[in-house]
Formats: sequence, C-alpha cells, structure tokens
Amino acid sequence: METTQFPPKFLELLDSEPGFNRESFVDAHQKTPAPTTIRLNPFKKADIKTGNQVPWSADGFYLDARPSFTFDPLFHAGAYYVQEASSMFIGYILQQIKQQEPVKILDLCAAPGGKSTLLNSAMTTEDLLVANEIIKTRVPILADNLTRWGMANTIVTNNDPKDFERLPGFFDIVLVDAPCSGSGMFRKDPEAMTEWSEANVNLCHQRQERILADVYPALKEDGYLIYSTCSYSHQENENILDWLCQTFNMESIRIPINNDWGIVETQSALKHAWGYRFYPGKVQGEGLFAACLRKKEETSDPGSFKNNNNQKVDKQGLELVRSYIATPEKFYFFKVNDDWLAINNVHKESLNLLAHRLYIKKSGVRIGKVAGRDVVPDHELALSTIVNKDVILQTPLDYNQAIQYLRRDNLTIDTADKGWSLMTYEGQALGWAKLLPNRINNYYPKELRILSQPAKS
Ligand SMILES: C[S@@+](CC[C@H](N)C(=O)[O-])C[C@H]1O[C@@H](n2cnc3c(N)ncnc32)[C@H](O)[C@@H]1O
Repeated sequence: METTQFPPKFLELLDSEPGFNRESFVDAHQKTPAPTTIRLNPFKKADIKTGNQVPWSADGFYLDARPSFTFDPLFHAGAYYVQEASSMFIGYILQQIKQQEPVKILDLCAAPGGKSTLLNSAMTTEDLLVANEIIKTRVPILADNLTRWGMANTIVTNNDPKDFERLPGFFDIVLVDAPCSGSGMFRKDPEAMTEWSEANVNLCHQRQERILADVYPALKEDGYLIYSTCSYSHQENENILDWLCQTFNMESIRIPINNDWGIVETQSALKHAWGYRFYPGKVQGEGLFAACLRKKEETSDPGSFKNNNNQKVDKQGLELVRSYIATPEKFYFFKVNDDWLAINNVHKESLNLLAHRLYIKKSGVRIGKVAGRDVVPDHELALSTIVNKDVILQTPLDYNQAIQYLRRDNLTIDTADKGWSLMTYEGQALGWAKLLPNRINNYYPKELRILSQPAKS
C-alpha cells in the first residue's frame, strides 16, 4: 500500500492513537474524496435539495457532487454554510449541554466562522454569541459569514485570548476550536502535510495550553468549555484534557453518542477525561477531536457597566430606522458615528460591558444611515432575520438576474416600483438596490461581488 504521501513518522505515531485503523484511514485518503457537506440555516428556511443527512446534525447534509458555490445565489444569501461534516459535532455537543435559560457563549478562535454559525443555529435570540478572532486580517471573513447568517444576537471581537481575563465569569459556554497541527485536514488539503512535524505538534500543544489558561477566568462557575482540534495527535487532544483537569478545577462531561456513527470515544491517560475522535474511513467526514469539560470553581463577578457616553440618538431618526425592523420593540437601537445599529434588548448591558473591555468589530445588525427623511439601508440589514419584509419593497430575481446583481453589474428589470428594494432570489434576500425611474442602482457591496464568470455549460 502506498503511504509515502504522509509525512515521515506520521502513520507510525498514529498507530498508537485510540481507535486508529491504518488500512481504512489510508484507503480513505487515497481512494475517497472528502465528502462535500452543507449545513442549512434554520433561520432562513430556503428550499434546498440535499442528499443524506449528517448523522449528528439535523441541518447537515451530504451533497452528491461539489457544485460551484460561488455561482449559487442561495450561498450568498446565507441560506447554508459549506462545512465539513465532523465539525458539525460541536453543534451536537452544544445541544447536549444547553439548558433553557439564556446563555452567553464565546467562540474564542472563530474565523472564518464555521463553528460560530453552527453555534448560532442552536441559540435563541435571548442567547448572546461573542465570536472572537485574534488575527485582524481574518476578522472580515468572520463578520461576513455572520452577517450572512443573519442573527442579531452576535458580537464580533478582535482580541487576544488574554484580554478575556477582563471579563471574569462572564461566559456560560466557551468554545476553543484551537489552532493546531492540522493533520485532520490532510485529505482536503494535502499541502498541509508538508508543514506537519512532531516539533510543530509540540509547539501547538504549548500554544493550546496558553490559550486555554488565558480564557479560563472568563468562564463562569459550572460553565462548559468545549475544546476541539483538527489534529489526531494526543499531545493536542487527550493530553490537553489531562492538563486542564490537573491545572484547573474541571470535570469531564461524557457526551452520549450512537455507536453507528463511527465516532471513537476515548479517555485521557491520567484523568480519564472523555474525548471524541473522528477518523476519515470510520466517519464520513474529516479528522476532528472534541471534548467538553465543566468548571467547578468559583469565579468573581464581571461587574456591569452603565454606559453614559452613548451617542445621542434623535427621535426622528429613531422612528425611521425602527420601521425597517420587524419587531422594533425587542431591540435596542444605538449609533456608531453615522450608522444606526440594533441588538436584542436583552444584550444591551452585555454590549456596554464588552465595548469597554474588548475591541468590537461588529455588533447586532447595522441598519444603515439616516439621510433627511430617508434611510440608506445597510447590507447587514438586508441579510438579517430582523428586516421588516412586510413593509419593505422586494424585487424577485431569476437566476441570471441574481448573478448579475451579485456581480454588481447593471440590472435591467421591468418594474414600476420605486425606491429602496430588497433584491431576492427564491425568497431569500441578497442585498439592496435603489429603483429609480430610468435605472436601477445596484448596492451590492463592492468587496463581496463575484469577480469570476460562470463556467460555460
Ligand atoms: C481552527 S481555526 C478556527 C476555525 C473556526 N473555529 C471555524 O470553525 O471556522 C483556529 C483559529 O485560531 C486563530 N488563532 C491563531 N493563533 C491564535 C492564538 N494564539 N490565540 C487565539 N487564536 C489563535 C486562527 O487565526 C484561526 O482563526
């Protein structure tokens, strides 16, 4: 059997990992392409033809072939997210531990936002999601993906894990989807094999400990830590669980799984903490490790922050922007420079607190700017689940028109309507256009437009 494509020593080390089967693993890498899976947005309910369901995710589906997502308007509408199947298990863990009461969740290593949108799907508007990314250049893709998902209960931050020490005991649930040596992605990204080394695994292990130690104070007593990597190395997985249980007062949480799913349940050597391993060949998905622990230690109070310096809002502007929202009574409206934003009322205090302790890049939904008696609506509002579709004009587009719109081309549509309109495709909003007497101004954001041409069929 040809195995030379793997880095030296990689398979040899994997042989001693729990549940590893060399033959099925190598076979899966050499003979089976990585399956393509999408996860539907439960808040948008688009009519999408899908294949078999991912066993651990009600919204996850395998596709028979990999279509061009770039040329699917529903992708740009946030009707689904393209995510490999194993990762969806994090959503399953959340469903197992989440109670009825509203929770504050931190996704600490969030870009590009696959797991943030996954967590968001299992949350209500009363729950708050803080999606953080340390690397500044990766924040825009995270914010864009969350904009597409459309929920108003989300805040995006750009902070170092250490900064979360300023929020002792603030979060009920923290996800650390840690940067890792990446062996779990070898099938999808064979290039990653060239970067793999034992030395790098050890460096990753050290960084993972640092990240976890930094964020630990921000977790509430009895709060849950979900830890995951896309690595197979026990140094980055079970050893980290042992380190967590030895260093902090944490207990391991066992997650019920179905034996037919092919997931390997493991226990760490010293503290017997439960972990869940995903191997291609055993599951229809890529490599993943996931675990859940609970903090059993008192935390201090994060305190509160009454923001008296909020930018003043004028009544007339407020009335105007309120009319763009489906249930304005549920929202707190505020201004950042000339932009109006809205976040669920229940998150007002959290927002004030976070704004003074972290670097916020996006909060709730940006509604737009008020210009005289008009609102210039923002793209975030178009894709949000709170836009008032009952009063806002909608222009349905066919497939070719939708692609023209997403390319930011000139549109020629026969319509007698005038004013701001949501441009929709199969009932899903893509963005805004202004319908004028003799032309249509395309307001699709420049930086998001499709730059390539569809392949000729
Ligand atoms: C595995 S990826 C996250 C993938 C993301 N959770 C998703 O599902 O789309 C790890 C993330 O950690 C970030 N990262 C890298 N070094 C970090 C550090 N020292 N502290 C915190 N995050 C870090 C990376 O920029 C990357 O976005």
